[in-house]
Amino acid sequence: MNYTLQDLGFSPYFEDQIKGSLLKVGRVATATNEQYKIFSPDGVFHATILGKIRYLAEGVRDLPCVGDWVLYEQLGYDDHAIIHQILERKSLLSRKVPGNEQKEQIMASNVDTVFLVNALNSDFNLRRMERYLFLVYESGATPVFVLTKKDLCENVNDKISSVQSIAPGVAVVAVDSITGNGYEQILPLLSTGKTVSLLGSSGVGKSSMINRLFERDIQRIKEVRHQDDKGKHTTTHRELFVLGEGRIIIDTPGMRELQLWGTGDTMFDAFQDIEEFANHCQFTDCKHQTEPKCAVKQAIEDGKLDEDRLNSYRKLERELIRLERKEKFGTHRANKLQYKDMKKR
Ligand SMILES: Nc1nc2c(ncn2[C@@H]2O[C@H](COP(=O)(O)OP(=O)(O)OP(=O)(O)O)[C@@H](O)[C@H]2O)c(=O)[nH]1
Ligand SMILES: [Zn+2]
Repeated sequence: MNYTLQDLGFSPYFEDQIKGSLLKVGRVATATNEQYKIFSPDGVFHATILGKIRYLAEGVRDLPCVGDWVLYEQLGYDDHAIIHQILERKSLLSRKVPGNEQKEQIMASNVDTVFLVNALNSDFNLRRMERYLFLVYESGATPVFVLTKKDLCENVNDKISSVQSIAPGVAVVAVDSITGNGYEQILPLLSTGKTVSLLGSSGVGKSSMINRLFERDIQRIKEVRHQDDKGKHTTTHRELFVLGEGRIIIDTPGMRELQLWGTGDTMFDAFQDIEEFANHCQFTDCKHQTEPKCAVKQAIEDGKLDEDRLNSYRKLERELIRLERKEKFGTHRANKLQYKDMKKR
């Protein structure tokens, strides 16, 4: 199967980086144990990386991941290739590996829009949504909340408002994947040349959404899904799908828990309301605990801010501080600043 670079989501941002190179350019569709599948206008290649890249890699960020644009060399005439360079990323979605280890796990790169999928049933949880939202802000991608199972909820508008209150300026869409109700609001978000990724806990309805959105192309997606012991189809690894007309989707396995990774540079985006109240505290380093004239505590008293939200903010801050102790602060921060600059462009 041959795709054009446009089918794969190529853009001037990447084009500028390959000027003068004699190597070929392609996009990483899967990445497992340092074996990569690359899509390019010349076909599908199975690749490994140049020893130098692996040798110089200081962490997972320095290795290719799903969504990356890479420069590669075809080996002989078959479908084997070797990756020489990872092009600078436009965005990078990552989290902490589950468990106690302070290690980063990359989910996908060069994602334009992340659908944060949450179900409108008893599983509805604003605190979890805050965490997902923070992760998207840190990545440099644009978040969109998709609330699924609309048909199972009696107060959809209240739920939408509550999500809007924790995510000012973020699009919130409610859908019913059984009938397709609400999808007219999602389709315009899937524009040409845009890479979309779906994030959400297992069972929230990501597969059903993909089925709805890409009915024609779904067979290919189903093939990489495996049945778990309950006979249910589940996604087992990350994969990039090219759905034609420049639509690309990166499917990720459902997550049991979301542990954060990041520098906190985007805390302002994710908790704009708290940060704005905090600007009015008497002390610039106010911890909003026992300090006098604390505007944040005042906002809680006045009912303008939810105390749970402040607790969530604190918890997140603590997690990030814990990470930073282990992290090589300099390089990580420098990378993040680079993504931040990207966002402004
Ligand atoms: N009533 C209703 N049920 C839904 C809706 N969307 C999904 N479901 C059901 O919810 C269950 C889980 O949906 P999936 O699409 O498999 O969830 P998933 O997020 O892909 O789960 P993983 O593959 O484990 O990550 C299925 O039984 C779906 O039929 C919806 O909008 N309304
Ligand atoms: Zn304060």
